[in-house]
Amino acid sequence: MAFVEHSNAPVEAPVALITGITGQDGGYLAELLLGKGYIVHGLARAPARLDRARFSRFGELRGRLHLHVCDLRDGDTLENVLRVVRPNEIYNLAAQTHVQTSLEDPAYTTDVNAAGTVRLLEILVKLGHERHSRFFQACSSEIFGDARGVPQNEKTPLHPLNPYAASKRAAFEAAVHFRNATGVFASNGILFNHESPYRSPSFVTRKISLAVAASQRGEKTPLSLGNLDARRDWGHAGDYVRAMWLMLQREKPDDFVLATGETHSVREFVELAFGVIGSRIIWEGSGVRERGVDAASGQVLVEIDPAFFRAADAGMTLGDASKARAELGWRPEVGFENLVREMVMADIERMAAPSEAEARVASD
Ligand SMILES: Nc1nc2c(ncn2[C@@H]2O[C@H](COP(=O)(O)OP(=O)(O)O[C@H]3O[C@H](CO)[C@@H](O)[C@H](O)[C@@H]3O)[C@@H](O)[C@H]2O)c(=O)[nH]1
Repeated sequence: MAFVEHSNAPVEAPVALITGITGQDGGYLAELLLGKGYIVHGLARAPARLDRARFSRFGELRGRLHLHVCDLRDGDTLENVLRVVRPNEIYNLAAQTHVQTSLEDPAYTTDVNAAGTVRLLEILVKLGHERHSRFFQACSSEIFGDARGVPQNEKTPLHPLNPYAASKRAAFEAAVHFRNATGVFASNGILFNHESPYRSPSFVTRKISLAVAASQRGEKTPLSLGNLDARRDWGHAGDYVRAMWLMLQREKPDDFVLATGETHSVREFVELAFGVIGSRIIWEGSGVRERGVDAASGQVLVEIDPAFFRAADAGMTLGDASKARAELGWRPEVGFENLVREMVMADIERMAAPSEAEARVASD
């Protein structure tokens, strides 16, 4: 692949295909690749949702960003797109990403996440692109199950606890199989939770940042949450897409854990997030009667709703990304406190300028 990062006249712009381009990671990755001079093709189920304003710093884009309507369950369309686009790099980010939804609809989750990955890899081989296209598969720390205090790395046994995790395990193993059996350059990123102001509100971090911003504007309805003591290794999505790109620039394909190496509870996230607007939380009661109360006013800011507890959930995740640090030279740049602050401040800004807010909200 001819690629010169700072050249005025790249010989030939590299071409990337991102599945799930309208999601949080798809947006960050498209931004990164466009900034590096790539031509970017994106697959989306509903391309109108792509936030083009986000790419405004690339001027007119001059034909460098292309969208295709395509579901990972639609093999014919996938094949047509791959045949025409002939990407140098494929980033498979499209997925049914919600653990709770996977418990309600395991077949759909498996079809998109597991069979969708196999479909893409099979087409790649069928088209004879295995020497031309490098393949990144977005896997998840969910494949490990509960960390139980022990950092999880590439050698950790897989122990998926829910259909989402099982589907990501299957996708992981499909990438390894195609790499070994067909010689495709296929690499798995085992991604721990990664958040940003573009996170969908159905995930706990964005749910919290939105509630804090609403509270700052006078909203009195308490934020309802499930397990406050669940712990996650939370990083910033911008850092994680950088690692995805680095993985495809290596000489050989391989699998990497991407994580911060820190774990924090939902409770800590809540406390820090309300702290951004100057509220200090005092916890009262226990179990489903526990409440988070504003220390100054006595107003109830957080309550527990058993509906948000999950039947099968990893109580804790904690990643060990030392291999990525050693071999990719990657380390996350945004720490936990700055992540929380950025998310809360972004939602405060959006609520102050709602029209812009609508344009900038992405979902995955
Ligand atoms: N969503 C949600 N989660 C809650 C809530 N209250 C507590 N939680 C807890 O907060 C934790 C994080 O939940 P999510 O933000 O929904 O993320 P996740 O299940 O950890 O999954 C995310 O990270 C994985 C690893 O990177 C991803 O693979 C997955 O797609 C998703 O992005 C879980 O333990 C969940 O039980 C709530 O009201 N809503």
